[in-house]
Amino acid sequence: MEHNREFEIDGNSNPIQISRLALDIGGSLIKLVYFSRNSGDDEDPPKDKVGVSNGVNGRLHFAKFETAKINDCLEFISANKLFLGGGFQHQENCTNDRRFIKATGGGAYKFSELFKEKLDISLEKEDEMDCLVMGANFLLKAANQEAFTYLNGQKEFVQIDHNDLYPYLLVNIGSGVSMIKVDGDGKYERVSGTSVGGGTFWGLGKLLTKCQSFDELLELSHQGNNRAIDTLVGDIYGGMDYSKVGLSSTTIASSFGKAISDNKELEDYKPEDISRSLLRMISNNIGQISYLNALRFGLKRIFFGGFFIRGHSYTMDTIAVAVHFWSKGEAKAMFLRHEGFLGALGAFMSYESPSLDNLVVNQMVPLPVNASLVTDTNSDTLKGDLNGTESIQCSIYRA
Ligand SMILES: Nc1ncnc2c1ncn2[C@@H]1O[C@H](COP(=O)(O)OP(=O)(O)O)[C@@H](O)[C@H]1O
Ligand SMILES: CC(C)(COP(=O)(O)O)[C@@H](O)C(=O)NCCC(=O)O
Repeated sequence: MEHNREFEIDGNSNPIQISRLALDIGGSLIKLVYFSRNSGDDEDPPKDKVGVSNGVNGRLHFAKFETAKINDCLEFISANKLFLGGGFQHQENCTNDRRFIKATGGGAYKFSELFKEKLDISLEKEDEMDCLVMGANFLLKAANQEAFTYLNGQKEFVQIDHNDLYPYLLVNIGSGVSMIKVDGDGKYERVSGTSVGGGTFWGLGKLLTKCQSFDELLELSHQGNNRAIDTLVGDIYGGMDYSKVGLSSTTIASSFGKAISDNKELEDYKPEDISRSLLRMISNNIGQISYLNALRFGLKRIFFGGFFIRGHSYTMDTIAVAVHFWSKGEAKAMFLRHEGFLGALGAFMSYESPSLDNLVVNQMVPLPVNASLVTDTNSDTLKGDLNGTESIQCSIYRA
């Protein structure tokens, strides 16, 4: 991570015009979404024959920082003047001498003073669940190729019928996990949650493997074999299935079960096996709880978001298999391409003027942003996944 340098965006040293920035400051990561108008666009949005504005073309940018490195995020915002609100709407974020940006997540409360002190910005707080739902609904309706299933290593995009989107279960796997039954725009109920989430994988994984980064831990899991540490049904049943209740010999009977029976110390286990068992245990558990909640409310579609997923094949496969297995194929696990940015997008949409009901995503073209952010070294993430340093072409139309 480079400090003390002017960040350049889109490889252009001229400052780009940012008209809107929103933040989601979570327990682990800070997510930023901001809009930049295309260079060469007029100051005022083009108008059609009857003088109605046709909108402004530009890009929605996505970036993320570790919450523990919030100072890097502040520097990024400051260096790129992301809060100025020039371009599309003059000074839209600067009212009555008060600069504000929309922010959601617990950090919007926790770091409110820090933003005021360091950047003289007030954080206008938006509710986290409102934002998650707003972001998810927007993406499912507006973005092409947003939701996909993942089974047997195959990713398949799902066509969303706008008239048949609700109800669905939104499972956001961040530091912790929230499960939200969504019935419409702004109509939802947080029906469950679990503290065994992304923070658990990263936290326990760090303690048990000494990995220094989340990506390293995820990378390790590729090479691991969970059988070295998990007790399988076959380990208990002398290599046989327990077929009477439908358990095959290869089903995990007890995650990390071998760690007690082997009389071994932590050092005797390979970090890659630990990482794999941990990832599987947590993903499986979330998949199962999600299914049970879907069952509670008769929901067939479950959308998974949050940065725990990271477009990682083993994670998605485990969750999808768990949902498929427990629901006997009745319920479907779907993943979102903008997985970790739902809350930040929701906060972005909550600016009142101009209405972002008219934000139109034109293309899903990832474009690298030359800013030094959280590094994404995980080679297993899906190609074309929006992992935090990309942007998409879109237009904002005035309401
Ligand atoms: N670079 C990273 N650093 C830390 N955690 C990461 C990283 N990438 C993915 N993660 C995972 O994502 C989780 C955070 O997901 P996120 O949706 O941003 O939630 P939160 O809002 O709680 O920060 C972490 O707990 C971890 O499991
Ligand atoms: C408290 C939270 C909403 C915060 O969101 P996060 O920063 O984890 O994305 C989330 O961590 C959560 O839902 N935890 C699970 C709490 C529970 O239902 O037991």
